[in-house]
Amino acid sequence: MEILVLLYGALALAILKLSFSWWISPFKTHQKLKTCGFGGPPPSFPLGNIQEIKKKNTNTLNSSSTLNSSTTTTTHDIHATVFPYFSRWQNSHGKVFIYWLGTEPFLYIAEPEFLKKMSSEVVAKKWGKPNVFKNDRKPMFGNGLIMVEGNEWFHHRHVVAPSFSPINLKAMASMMKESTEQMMERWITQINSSNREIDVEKEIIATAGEIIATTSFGMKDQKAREICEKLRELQMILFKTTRYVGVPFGKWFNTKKTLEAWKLGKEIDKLLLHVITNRKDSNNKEKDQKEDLLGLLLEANRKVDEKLGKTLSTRQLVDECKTFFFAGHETTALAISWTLFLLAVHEDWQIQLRDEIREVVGDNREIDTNALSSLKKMKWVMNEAVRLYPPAPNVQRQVREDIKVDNNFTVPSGTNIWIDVVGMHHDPTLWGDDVNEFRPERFMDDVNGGCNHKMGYLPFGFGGRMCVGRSLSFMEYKIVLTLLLSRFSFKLSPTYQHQPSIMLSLRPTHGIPLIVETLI
Ligand code: HEM
Repeated sequence: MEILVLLYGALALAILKLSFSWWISPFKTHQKLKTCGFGGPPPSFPLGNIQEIKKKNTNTLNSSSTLNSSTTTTTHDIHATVFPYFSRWQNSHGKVFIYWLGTEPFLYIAEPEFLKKMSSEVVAKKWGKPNVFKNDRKPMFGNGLIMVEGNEWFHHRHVVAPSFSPINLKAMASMMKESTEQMMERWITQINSSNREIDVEKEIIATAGEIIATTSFGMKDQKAREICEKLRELQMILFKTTRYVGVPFGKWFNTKKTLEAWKLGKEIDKLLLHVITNRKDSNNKEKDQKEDLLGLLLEANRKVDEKLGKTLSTRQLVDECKTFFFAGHETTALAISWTLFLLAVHEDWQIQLRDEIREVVGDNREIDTNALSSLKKMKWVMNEAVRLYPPAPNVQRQVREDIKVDNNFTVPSGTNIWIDVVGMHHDPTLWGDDVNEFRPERFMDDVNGGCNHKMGYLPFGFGGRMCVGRSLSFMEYKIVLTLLLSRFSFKLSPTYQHQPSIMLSLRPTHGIPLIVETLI
């Protein structure tokens, strides 16, 4: 009898707890947001607005033939293609509204002035990351820098950031050059066998994976390859399968994939643990630090230990290494791949960049990293490429303390925030009528590309949580592009289909097949 009472009691408690987190708490947040005047598409329980989000996208962009012609003005207009639901909801609810992922309400923001007013009230360590994503992406990022919060975030950032200083990054230039040259050798062999069509996205993602494995863990051996392959497999499982994030018991709708993701996460942790422990042992013995990110991280961690009496544990270092891989390789690879696509369509810019490279770098086979900063036009092109095709298409936050906006209303603690970077980068009210044209010169005299609001251009996020690896990606971008443009010319292949889509990052659904020729 007593056991039955205990069982019923436990059951009642569990039901109470679940109703609180799935219903009462989100409902209260929603009510508070509604009283502030925010509208949004009506949700249904328990899916929220997921059904509309999952509706098949019928919006296809222009074909390659149109892209090759002079009428390129509308072809980069991708918002309604990659986020059709946000585009529809914007039409009926404006640029700030509420939508639901399962039982989790999100405040959607594509209005930079609202974002500025809201974020000016919050210091970086007071921002959270949506719990629903932290749980879902745990096998991928663990408690690495992207996901940690509060004082713990401050501590991680303090240890990690110095590893990305330009002086430390210089040592990595040769690793980047070596991997790129190997890729170029493969291309030359392929071109010589009369096959000039190369899917540059596939190739560059693989090379960037190798670069990040070498620059992060200093490994070019079988172990590095194994880690990269497992990490990529994990990404496929998490972002290519139909999933119900935010829906109660959603992860069990596809039990097989959930278990596979957990298993892969554990295997990657084990491999990285082995690498880190070995490195720590060899550092103790040899006193020679390697100049890769792990070496720098271990060194910084030791220094912080002396200064603050606090270090990152080996477990935390594993999560940081995983974070570097995921946050670092695909984003940079996509920035390069989308650039090659844009240069293939806008050949005049290909010529301009090649001229600039000749002027700045000359025939020097050893790239001088100091000279890279003189590649001004290349920087405009990169800025424009990540404006039109931002590899990180959104930025997310969770409010950890009530935020007063304009002394007018309050965004309550617990609110999930979804910032639509693609939406803002393609908004004519911010950029003017030429918003969807490729015009790198808009960045000539203005780091914000002439955007009429400084928070309308956010390829690397904003505030204290802005991307820690951006200097690394600028360097990699310039090295890879310099090598490629010095050796090859690029044209769009007739097989190219313009269909950007979201798979965590903004990717070309059908790759980027280009016709590649060697330059004489
Ligand atoms: C073109 C390349 C890249 C793009 C577009 C990009 C974009 C972003 C964005 C949008 C954020 C979120 C910022 C925010 O929440 O405000 C971010 C954060 C981050 N990125 Fe990058 N990233 C790139 C390259 C890299 C590289 C190469 C690394 C490291 C190897 C890296 C590591 C990180 C980390 C660790 C964070 C979390 C920072 C924090 O929360 O303190 N990223 N990145």
